[in-house]
Amino acid sequence: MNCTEVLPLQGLYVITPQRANKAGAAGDQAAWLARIEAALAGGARWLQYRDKSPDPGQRLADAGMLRALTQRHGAGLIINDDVALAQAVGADGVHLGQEDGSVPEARTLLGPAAIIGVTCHDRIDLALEAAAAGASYVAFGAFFPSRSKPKATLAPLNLLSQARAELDLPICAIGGVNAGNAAELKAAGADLIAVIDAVFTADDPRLTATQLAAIF
Ligand SMILES: Cc1ncc(COP(=O)(O)OP(=O)(O)O)c(N)n1
Ligand SMILES: Cc1nc(C(=O)O)sc1CCOP(=O)(O)O
Ligand SMILES: [Mg+2]
Repeated sequence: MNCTEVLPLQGLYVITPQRANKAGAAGDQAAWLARIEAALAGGARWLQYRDKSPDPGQRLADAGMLRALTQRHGAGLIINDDVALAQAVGADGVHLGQEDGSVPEARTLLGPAAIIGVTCHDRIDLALEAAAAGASYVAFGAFFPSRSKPKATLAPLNLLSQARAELDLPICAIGGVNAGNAAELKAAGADLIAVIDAVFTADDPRLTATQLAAIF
């Protein structure tokens, strides 16, 4: 199943947390998958597979499992950084940072219906450029200090309203997003909130995902 035709770019977008054991021991992988499944069961509409490990076999296996999991939950799957992996597992799309390759090249490989997201940090000019290149959504952040990416550039909240006024694309807010601050991001213009820590370090990822999803 490919979700891009039917699933709006809106709501809770969870990004996979790092696994406890990068070697991918079976127990760690099962626990990791269980937490991701809980987030999907709680109402996350989009999942991004983000893994910086250099092991292509592990990445292919992970992404394949997440493809099956997202299909079971009616959620979309986006692959971070890696267009070839997105193609290999039939993901719904890819997320590209400013150094991760070009939108037109990704579009050529993945096709017209693919979701291509682009990181724009705190810069509206990058978002306008991404839109002109054919991006499907733009991501701004970090709106709050992030434990997952402590060195991320901080972005002001009013960037979201500016982007809403200047762009005709779904807008994703990322960085330190939690159940206490997500409503202000939505009110400022975010369509999607991308979250790692608040969901995956929660005692109950499903409950936290439910709370975040309810804001949208
Ligand atoms: C939804 C979303 N927004 C921003 C990012 C960050 O992408 P990038 O700048 O390429 O950094 P890495 O995630 O690759 O470390 C993202 N992944 N997802
Ligand atoms: C992957 C990523 N990119 C960011 C950016 O600002 O571009 S912030 C970030 C980490 C988001 O995780 P958390 O919800 O734990 O803060
Ligand atoms: Mg990247």
